[in-house]
Amino acid sequence: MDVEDIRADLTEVLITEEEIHAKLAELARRVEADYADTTPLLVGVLKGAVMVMADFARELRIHIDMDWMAVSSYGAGTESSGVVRILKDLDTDIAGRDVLIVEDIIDSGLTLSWLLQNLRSRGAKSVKILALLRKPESIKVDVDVAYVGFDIPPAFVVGYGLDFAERYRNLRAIGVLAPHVYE
Ligand SMILES: O=P(O)(O)OC[C@H]1O[C@H](OP(=O)(O)OP(=O)(O)O)[C@H](O)[C@@H]1O
Ligand code: HPA
Ligand SMILES: [Mg+2]
Repeated sequence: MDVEDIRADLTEVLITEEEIHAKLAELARRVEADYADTTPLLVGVLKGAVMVMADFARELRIHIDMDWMAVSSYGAGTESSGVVRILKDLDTDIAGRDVLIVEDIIDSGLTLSWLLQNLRSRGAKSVKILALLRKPESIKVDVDVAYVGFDIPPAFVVGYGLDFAERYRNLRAIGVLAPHVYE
Protein backbone atom coordinates (compact mmCIF):
# COMPACT_ATOMS: atom_id res chain seq x y z
CA MET A 1 0.00 0.00 0.00
CA ASP A 2 1.22 3.51 -0.80
CA VAL A 3 1.93 5.62 2.24
CA GLU A 4 0.65 9.19 2.08
CA ASP A 5 3.43 11.58 3.12
CA ILE A 6 1.97 14.57 4.97
CA ARG A 7 4.97 16.68 3.95
CA ALA A 8 3.34 16.86 0.51
CA ASP A 9 0.66 19.15 2.02
CA LEU A 10 3.20 21.98 2.44
CA THR A 11 3.69 24.54 -0.33
CA GLU A 12 6.90 25.71 1.25
CA VAL A 13 9.24 24.77 4.08
CA LEU A 14 9.96 27.98 5.97
CA ILE A 15 12.32 26.61 8.60
CA THR A 16 14.10 23.27 8.44
CA GLU A 17 14.69 20.90 11.33
CA GLU A 18 18.41 21.79 11.25
CA GLU A 19 17.67 25.52 11.41
CA ILE A 20 15.32 25.01 14.36
CA HIS A 21 17.91 23.05 16.31
CA ALA A 22 20.71 25.52 15.58
CA LYS A 23 18.49 28.37 16.77
CA LEU A 24 17.48 26.56 19.95
CA ALA A 25 21.14 25.91 20.75
CA GLU A 26 21.90 29.60 20.26
CA LEU A 27 19.02 30.62 22.55
CA ALA A 28 20.09 28.01 25.12
CA ARG A 29 23.53 29.62 25.46
CA ARG A 30 21.88 32.98 26.20
CA VAL A 31 19.43 31.46 28.70
CA GLU A 32 22.23 29.58 30.49
CA ALA A 33 24.15 32.82 30.93
CA ASP A 34 21.07 34.83 32.01
CA TYR A 35 19.97 32.21 34.58
CA ALA A 36 23.43 31.24 35.87
CA ASP A 37 22.54 32.09 39.49
CA THR A 38 19.08 30.55 39.68
CA THR A 39 17.08 27.47 38.73
CA PRO A 40 14.43 28.68 36.30
CA LEU A 41 10.99 27.12 36.02
CA LEU A 42 10.24 26.51 32.35
CA VAL A 43 6.50 26.70 31.69
CA GLY A 44 5.42 25.06 28.43
CA VAL A 45 2.11 26.13 26.93
CA LEU A 46 0.21 23.08 25.72
CA LYS A 47 -0.08 21.79 23.15
CA GLY A 48 1.85 23.82 20.61
CA ALA A 49 4.99 24.22 22.72
CA VAL A 50 5.59 20.51 23.31
CA MET A 51 8.29 20.13 20.64
CA VAL A 52 10.06 23.41 21.48
CA MET A 53 10.07 22.54 25.18
CA ALA A 54 11.37 19.00 24.60
CA ASP A 55 14.23 20.14 22.36
CA PHE A 56 15.07 23.42 24.10
CA ALA A 57 15.18 21.83 27.56
CA ARG A 58 17.62 19.21 26.26
CA GLU A 59 19.89 21.94 24.87
CA LEU A 60 20.25 23.48 28.33
CA ARG A 61 23.21 22.45 30.48
CA ILE A 62 21.90 24.06 33.68
CA HIS A 63 19.33 22.80 36.18
CA ILE A 64 15.76 23.66 35.32
CA ASP A 65 12.33 22.73 36.61
CA MET A 66 9.52 22.09 34.14
CA ASP A 67 5.79 22.58 34.33
CA TRP A 68 2.91 22.91 31.87
CA MET A 69 -0.20 25.00 31.36
CA ALA A 70 -2.99 24.58 28.87
CA VAL A 71 -4.96 27.66 27.89
CA SER A 72 -7.62 28.36 25.32
CA SER A 73 -8.29 31.69 23.66
CA TYR A 74 -9.66 30.73 20.28
CA GLY A 75 -12.93 29.08 21.40
CA ALA A 76 -14.90 27.97 18.38
CA GLY A 77 -13.66 30.79 16.14
CA THR A 78 -10.50 31.14 14.12
CA GLU A 79 -9.51 34.49 15.64
CA SER A 80 -8.23 34.82 19.15
CA SER A 81 -10.87 36.43 21.37
CA GLY A 82 -8.34 37.62 23.91
CA VAL A 83 -10.48 35.98 26.60
CA VAL A 84 -8.24 33.23 27.85
CA ARG A 85 -9.39 30.25 29.91
CA ILE A 86 -7.10 27.96 31.87
CA LEU A 87 -7.70 24.34 30.86
CA LYS A 88 -4.81 22.98 32.92
CA ASP A 89 -3.05 25.02 35.56
CA LEU A 90 0.50 24.74 36.88
CA ASP A 91 1.31 22.15 39.55
CA THR A 92 3.99 24.48 40.91
CA ASP A 93 3.72 27.44 43.30
CA ILE A 94 5.66 30.09 41.39
CA ALA A 95 5.92 32.72 44.16
CA GLY A 96 9.54 33.91 44.22
CA ARG A 97 10.49 31.83 41.17
CA ASP A 98 12.21 32.85 37.95
CA VAL A 99 9.72 31.72 35.33
CA LEU A 100 10.48 31.27 31.63
CA ILE A 101 7.39 30.74 29.48
CA VAL A 102 8.15 28.52 26.47
CA GLU A 103 5.89 29.04 23.45
CA ASP A 104 5.81 27.92 19.84
CA ILE A 105 4.40 31.12 18.34
CA ILE A 106 3.34 34.64 19.12
CA ASP A 107 0.72 35.59 16.54
CA SER A 108 -1.74 38.26 17.81
CA GLY A 109 0.07 38.27 21.15
CA LEU A 110 -3.20 37.95 23.07
CA THR A 111 -2.44 34.56 24.65
CA LEU A 112 1.00 35.55 25.90
CA SER A 113 -0.01 38.98 27.05
CA TRP A 114 -2.71 37.42 29.25
CA LEU A 115 -0.40 34.66 30.48
CA LEU A 116 2.33 37.13 31.39
CA GLN A 117 -0.09 39.13 33.57
CA ASN A 118 -1.52 35.99 35.13
CA LEU A 119 1.86 34.53 36.13
CA ARG A 120 3.18 37.88 37.36
CA SER A 121 0.12 38.25 39.63
CA ARG A 122 1.12 35.01 41.41
CA GLY A 123 4.22 36.67 42.83
CA ALA A 124 6.89 35.23 40.56
CA LYS A 125 10.27 36.92 40.97
CA SER A 126 10.59 37.26 37.20
CA VAL A 127 8.58 36.13 34.18
CA LYS A 128 10.19 36.08 30.75
CA ILE A 129 9.12 34.61 27.42
CA LEU A 130 10.85 32.41 24.87
CA ALA A 131 8.96 32.02 21.59
CA LEU A 132 10.30 30.06 18.64
CA LEU A 133 8.26 32.06 16.12
CA ARG A 134 6.83 35.56 15.97
CA LYS A 135 4.66 37.21 13.31
CA PRO A 136 5.49 40.93 13.60
CA GLU A 137 2.79 41.90 11.09
CA SER A 138 0.03 40.09 13.03
CA ILE A 139 0.74 41.42 16.51
CA LYS A 140 -2.22 43.22 18.11
CA VAL A 141 -0.79 43.72 21.58
CA ASP A 142 2.83 44.41 22.31
CA VAL A 143 4.44 41.69 24.37
CA ASP A 144 8.01 41.86 25.54
CA VAL A 145 9.59 38.62 24.31
CA ALA A 146 13.07 38.10 25.73
CA TYR A 147 14.07 35.25 23.41
CA VAL A 148 12.72 34.98 19.83
CA GLY A 149 13.75 32.29 17.39
CA PHE A 150 12.45 33.54 14.03
CA ASP A 151 10.32 36.39 12.73
CA ILE A 152 8.07 35.03 10.00
CA PRO A 153 5.50 36.44 7.54
CA PRO A 154 1.81 36.43 8.52
CA ALA A 155 0.99 33.11 6.78
CA PHE A 156 -0.62 30.20 8.62
CA VAL A 157 2.17 27.78 9.47
CA VAL A 158 2.21 24.20 10.70
CA GLY A 159 4.68 21.66 11.98
CA TYR A 160 6.98 21.23 14.96
CA GLY A 161 4.03 21.45 17.37
CA LEU A 162 1.91 23.87 15.35
CA ASP A 163 -1.36 22.44 14.11
CA PHE A 164 -4.13 22.93 11.65
CA ALA A 165 -7.24 21.28 13.16
CA GLU A 166 -4.93 19.25 15.44
CA ARG A 167 -2.97 17.81 12.51
CA TYR A 168 0.61 18.39 11.30
CA ARG A 169 2.09 18.88 14.80
CA ASN A 170 4.40 15.93 14.10
CA LEU A 171 6.16 17.44 11.08
CA ARG A 172 9.85 18.00 11.83
CA ALA A 173 10.04 21.26 9.87
CA ILE A 174 7.85 24.35 9.90
CA GLY A 175 6.05 25.20 6.70
CA VAL A 176 3.13 26.82 4.96
CA LEU A 177 0.09 24.65 4.43
CA ALA A 178 -1.16 24.29 0.85
CA PRO A 179 -4.52 26.07 0.36
CA HIS A 180 -6.16 22.89 -1.01
CA VAL A 181 -5.90 21.40 2.51
CA TYR A 182 -8.21 23.94 4.14
CA GLU A 183 -10.20 25.42 1.24
O1 LIG B 1 -0.59 35.07 19.77
P1 LIG B 1 -1.92 34.38 19.67
O2 LIG B 1 -2.77 34.93 18.56
O3 LIG B 1 -2.65 34.36 20.97
O4 LIG B 1 -1.66 32.86 19.19
C1 LIG B 1 -0.65 32.04 19.72
C2 LIG B 1 -1.21 30.87 20.47
O5 LIG B 1 -2.10 30.12 19.63
C3 LIG B 1 -1.65 28.76 19.53
O6 LIG B 1 -2.25 27.93 20.48
P2 LIG B 1 -3.73 27.35 20.36
O7 LIG B 1 -4.66 28.18 21.18
O8 LIG B 1 -4.08 27.13 18.91
O9 LIG B 1 -3.60 25.95 21.09
P3 LIG B 1 -2.55 24.76 20.80
O10 LIG B 1 -1.22 25.22 21.34
O11 LIG B 1 -3.10 23.61 21.58
O12 LIG B 1 -2.50 24.52 19.32
C4 LIG B 1 -0.16 28.85 19.84
O13 LIG B 1 0.34 27.63 20.32
C5 LIG B 1 -0.09 29.95 20.87
O14 LIG B 1 -0.31 29.46 22.17
O1 HPA C 1 0.21 30.22 12.19
C1 HPA C 1 -0.26 29.46 13.08
N1 HPA C 1 -0.30 28.11 12.90
C2 HPA C 1 -0.80 27.26 13.81
N2 HPA C 1 -1.33 27.67 14.97
C3 HPA C 1 -1.32 28.99 15.22
N3 HPA C 1 -1.78 29.65 16.33
C4 HPA C 1 -1.57 30.94 16.10
N4 HPA C 1 -0.97 31.14 14.89
C5 HPA C 1 -0.80 29.92 14.32
MG1 LIG D 1 -3.18 25.67 17.60
